[in-house]
Order: sequence, then C-alpha cells, then structure tokens
Amino acid sequence: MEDLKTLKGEVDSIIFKSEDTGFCVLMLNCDNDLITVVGEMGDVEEGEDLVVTGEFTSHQKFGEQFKVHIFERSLPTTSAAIQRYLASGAISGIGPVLAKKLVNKFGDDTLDIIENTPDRLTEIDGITVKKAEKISQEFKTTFAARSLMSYLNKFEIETSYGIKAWKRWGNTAEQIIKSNPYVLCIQGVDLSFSRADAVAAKSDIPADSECRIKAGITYILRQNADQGHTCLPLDSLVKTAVSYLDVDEKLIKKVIEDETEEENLYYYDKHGRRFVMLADFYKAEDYIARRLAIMRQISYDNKIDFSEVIDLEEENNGIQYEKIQREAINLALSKGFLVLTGGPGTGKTTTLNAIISLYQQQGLNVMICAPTGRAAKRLSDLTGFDAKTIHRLLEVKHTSGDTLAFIHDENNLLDCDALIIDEMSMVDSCLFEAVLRAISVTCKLVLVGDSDQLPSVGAGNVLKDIIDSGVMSVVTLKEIFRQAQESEIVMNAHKIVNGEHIDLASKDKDFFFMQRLEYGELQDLVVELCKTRLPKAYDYSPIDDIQVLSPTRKGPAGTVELNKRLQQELNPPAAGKSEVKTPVYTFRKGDKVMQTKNDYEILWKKYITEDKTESGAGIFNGDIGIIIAVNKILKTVTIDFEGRIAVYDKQMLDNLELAYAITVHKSQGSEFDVVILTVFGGFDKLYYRNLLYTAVTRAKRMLIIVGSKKRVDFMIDNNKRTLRYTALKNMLMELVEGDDSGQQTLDI
Ligand SMILES: Nc1ncnc2c1ncn2[C@@H]1O[C@H](COP(=O)(O)OP(=O)(O)OP(=O)(O)O)[C@@H](O)[C@H]1O
Repeated sequence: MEDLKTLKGEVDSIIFKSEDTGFCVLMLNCDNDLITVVGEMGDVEEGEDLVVTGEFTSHQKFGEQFKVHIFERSLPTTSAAIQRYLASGAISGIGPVLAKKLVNKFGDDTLDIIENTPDRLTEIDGITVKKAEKISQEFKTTFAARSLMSYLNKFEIETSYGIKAWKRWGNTAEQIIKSNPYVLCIQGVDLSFSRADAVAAKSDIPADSECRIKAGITYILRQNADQGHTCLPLDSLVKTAVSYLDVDEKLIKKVIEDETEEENLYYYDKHGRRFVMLADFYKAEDYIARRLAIMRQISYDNKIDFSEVIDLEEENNGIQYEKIQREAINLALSKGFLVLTGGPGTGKTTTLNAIISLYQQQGLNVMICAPTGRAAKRLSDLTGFDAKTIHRLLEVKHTSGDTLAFIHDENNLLDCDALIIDEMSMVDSCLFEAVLRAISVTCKLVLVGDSDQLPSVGAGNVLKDIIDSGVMSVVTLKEIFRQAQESEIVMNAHKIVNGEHIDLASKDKDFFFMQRLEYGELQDLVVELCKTRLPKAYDYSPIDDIQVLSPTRKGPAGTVELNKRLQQELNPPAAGKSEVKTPVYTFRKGDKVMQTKNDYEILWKKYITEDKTESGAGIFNGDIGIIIAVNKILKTVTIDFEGRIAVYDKQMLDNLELAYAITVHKSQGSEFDVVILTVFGGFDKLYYRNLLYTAVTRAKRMLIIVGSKKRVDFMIDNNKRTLRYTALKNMLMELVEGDDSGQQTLDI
C-alpha cells in the first residue's frame, strides 16, 4: 500500500462488469492515455469521470493494470461525455438516439435539466410530460445508488456491501446508513461490527449511543450463535458487552430490557438463571417445542400393535428383527413420531428400511431427506429411494436481503404423509423449524441420527435436546450386529465413544495406525499414501476414494498446509492448466475443492442428456467438487459438484477451499471409502472424543490414523462435550410437564 497513486480520467469503455459484486475491468482515458483499471466500482458507466486511488500491478499476461482501492465519481460535464454516458444506457428510457437529441438541444446543461427541471425535456419531440418525469426519476434513483457507493467508498467499504444495502433500502439507503451505520451489520448485508464501528466513529456517533449498544449486543449473540449457542446467560452477555463496548453496565442492561420489549430479543429462564435469545432462535426453538408437544399429544392413545405386519415384513425380507428394532418399527407406525438413534452397525438403516416399506404398504406418501448432498446420496444408496437434501426438499426461495426462506412452509405444505430425516445430528434449530412448518401436524416424522457425532454447524442441539428431554419417543440401538463386528472401524468407534483406548498395533483389518512424530515425516507419509501406496495396492483413486481429514486447519498437520502439499503432488502446475490465485490458495484446473458456506444464490446447471439440462440455485457448506475450467481474464472458476456445474467469480472464491484435506467438522454427514486422519500436535481443545469418533465413522472401507499414539489416547480421554446453550430441551419439558401420555424412551 506504500505506492498508492491517484488517477483522474473518463471511462472510455467497460470490458467486464459483475452485477452482483460490482467488480469491473475498464479502460480509463487519462489525458489520452488508456489505462486498464480493475476493482469494485459498482454501476460505473462509459463517459463518466472517475478519480481512482490504488496501485499499478503487473499481470503476467495482460501487462500493467491499475488496481483500485478507493474511487470517486462525478457526472460527466462536457457535452460529448454526457452524450456517451447517456447513450451507454445508464438511465433507462434513454438510448443513443435520444441521447444525441438531448445533448444537441441542452448541451452541457443536459444532466442538470434532467434532474431539476424535467418539464423542459418535453421541448424534444416525442417526450411527453409523463416520460419526462419518468426519466428524471430514473436519473435520481441511479444517482442515489452512485452516491451511496461513493459514500461507503470513503470508508473503504467495498461496493458489494453497497449493492446489498441498496437492494435492501433502495433510494433511502444512504440516509439510513448515515444516521445509523450499524444497520450495515444486519443479516443480509453482513458488514462486521468493527468496520461499522469505524464508520460510526468517523461520523461522530458517540460510543454510548443506543444504536451502537444494540448492534454490539446483537453482534455478541450472533458470534456465539456461530459457535452453536441459541442463547446466552444474561450475566455473561452483560459482562462481555461491558468489556467489548467499554460502556456502563446499567446502559447495557437497559438496552437489553428495551430490546426484549421490542421483541428483538427474548428472555428465557431455566434452572433459576436468565438467558437471552435472539428473536429468530427463540421463535425457532419455541415453535419446535410446541409442534413436537402437539405431535406427542395427537398420538397419545395410539398404542396399536403392528406385530402381524412386522412378522410379514420379516418373512418378505428373510430377516428377523431384534426386539428393539420391532419396538422402533411399531412406534414409528403407531405414534407417528420417532427418534431412531445409535452408533455404527447397530441396525438403524435396516430398521429404517422396514419403516419406509411399511409406511408405503399403508399407502402413505413417504419423503426422505438429509442435511447435506453427500448424506442424501448415501441415504439414496442405502434405501433405494430418492433422498433429497432438506434445502432441495423445501425449495429455497429468494428474498430481498438474502435471508433464507423456503417455497414450502405453512401456506404451502409438502405433499407427504411421512417424512424421514437422516443425519439429524447435523440439523440446526432454524432448519428444523422450517421443516416442521412445511409438514402437516399429522405427517409422521422419523428422525435418524447418532447424537454422539459432532453437533450441527448452525446454532442449536436439536437431536440431543429432543432425546435428553425424555418426553418424546426415542429408540436407542446399542447392540452391534455380527456383520458389523467384522469391522475394526465399527468396533473401535464404539470403544472410542465409550472412552476405551484402542489397540493401535493391529494391522490386518480396516483400521491402521502409523506413528509419525515429526511434521515433515507426517506430511510425506500422507502424500505417499494418497499418491502411490493406496492407489497401487488397492486401486483407490486419490481424488475420488481417499479423503484426508484433520481436526484443524492450522499448522503443519492442518488442512491448509496438507492441501498445498497434496495439490503440488496430485495436481501440479502444467502447461495448459490455467490457475487463479487467492490470498490463501491457488486454484487450478483439476483441483478438488469444497464450498465452505451455504450460498443459496449460486446458479448451477446439470446436464441430464446432451441437449437436456436442469438448472437450480444453491451450493452448500461442505459440497465437494472438481474444477473443470479456469478463466484467467475474468478470474472465474467452473466447478463440477457431482454433476451440478457452477461458475464462481472472484468474490465467490473466498468461500472455496482446496479439499484434498478437509477438517473433521466439514466432513460431517459424508462417508469416504478411505479416510486418512492426522492426529498430531495442535491445540488441546480441538482434540476431543466426539471429534475422533466423528472422524473414524466417516470411513467405509479403510481408516488410517497418522500421527501420535499419545495424542489419540488424549482425544479419547478428553470427553469435553462441547457445551451448547440452548432452550429446546427445557421448553419441551415445560410444555409436557405433568402430561403422562406414556411416551417411551427405550434404551436397551
Ligand atoms: N435384525 C437383523 N438381523 C441380522 N442382521 C441385521 C439385522 N439388523 C441389521 N443387520 C445387519 O447389521 C449390519 C448393520 O446394520 P445397519 O447397516 O442397518 O446399521 P446402521 O446402524 O445403519 O449402520 P451405519 O450407521 O454404520 O450405516 C448390516 O450388515 C445389517 O444387514
């Protein structure tokens, strides 16, 4: 940033412009010198005057470019520039012909007349009073957008935030932001609190102003929601807010009180302690609790015995269900609500298949879904039914402000009589609320999952809260079936979850341990296994079959470093393989990549046959794909996400990572033929039992742990279950308190 320069000139031509991000490539005419200028400059048009501050950078292929950090724009002043500006289509309703007529008539005053005395436009043939008004209005709207971008740009806030604010508040955006810059932190615009705080400080908004405290409290609650909490104890929230905002405790308490009166925040009291909840989480957990309580009540008397149909199902399938499996099937048929839980190999899928089959025999329309694409695919493979992701089932609806809404809700229910959700441990409170809103109260619901897996990425602990409430029908399968006992992956997973140390010396089955106590050696071994040993010995594909997992992103055994090594070995640079660089990674054609954030707007296309395509929107956190093309000029990357083809621009690449190695958290809900897990070094708090259990249960055929035996034992001993503050369990218990409807929690 030391060599910042300022250029002034007129926009000669626009080479590329992204409507979503505001990223532009344009030619700027600076005293008849044409300079390539790149950066986020929003809806800039040909003919405009620009003042850009930035630096010259050298591009391997395109030569010298000027990279913009800050830009200011002013409207063109000369007749020629005004004509070019209007002819470019900047103001809708004016094309090249009308632009010429206007400038011929009004010369340098054209824009002034359009803005301030539009009735004079009627002096031109064909412009009615109505059209003149419309043109003037259009000009003012466009001008307001430009003014907003320039205003934000003064604080070095990127145009992409301006575009989101503009979409949200339109013409009034600038005014709203000037009086309260913290509105930029709302969901959908998503500027960080500290950046909005910097704008406020420069705009002389006092540190103890109500708008700052409100935004600060929301920020603390949202940050904690990102860690999984749907609520926070009032005392901790106040303490954190006092130190973070450096504001008097009384003021903080008063703002929280006011916010609860406005219903932006809610209090929830449990075990004599007061908690504070953001409105969306309060409403989600409250709704879930009420709906489940109703479902429980509806099936209060349904104690029908389905033994005969279960006998028949056994006969048809040549299988004898265990007593506990029969109980689960009977509950699913009679009660209409069931949580089916248990570790690997305990018979969940077998039980589920019987439930689905019997539902269908009863003429019920059954739908099955899972939270991620990979989990849905696995479920389809195991059950033979077409399982969808929850997002696809509910169908994402686009709303202003980028908030998530679904086409299926209480006004447009899903046409199903029974819904099965697998990998329920990954479903957060808001998503489960959306599911319940989209099904009728009489729709049967079976939730399948393993509550010992890591909890959902989003806030809430739904599966565990429902189980721990003790008031809903839950069947826990504990016995490991004989076939599954053959697998050391399965047996060791159960030992891990029970806190038993495992035998790492065994070498003859599917579970291997390779000790490496030096980072370089550890990386070398991971590379060697992926690149040569496993492909040679077992014909596993390094990209499709093998997945490297690590508890952490950081450090030599973390995913960032491992990805760089693996990329270098598995997909090195080569002539004809174009690439694009981001601050963390270089992305190259052929790379295995992963989306790291839910993005409901990314468009994709799927080729069904050569000339038939299906299209849709949404690439989600954890989706893994392969880069099939890189456009170096536009800095776009085309990715094949298991058949869905999506094009990413520069900004979207921020949410993309190399995926030769991924964190255990990101692997939730997926299974891979071979998992190589690194367990060495790193922060103690990332090395705990449930994380190891989740990693081990991702492997279908082979698991190889590379690292330190001491660290593996430490993980098994560290039973710090991540504490989550949530309200659902208590809400449910309160609602059914004293109601003895005979729900069963079977734990055999
Ligand atoms: N009643 C039964 N009698 C005999 N074998 C059974 C029975 N139930 C399940 N099995 C077998 O036990 C093994 C594990 O069952 P299943 O795949 O249903 O478990 P799961 O809990 O879904 O496991 P995972 O979570 O690992 O997929 C399978 O081989 C299955 O065929």
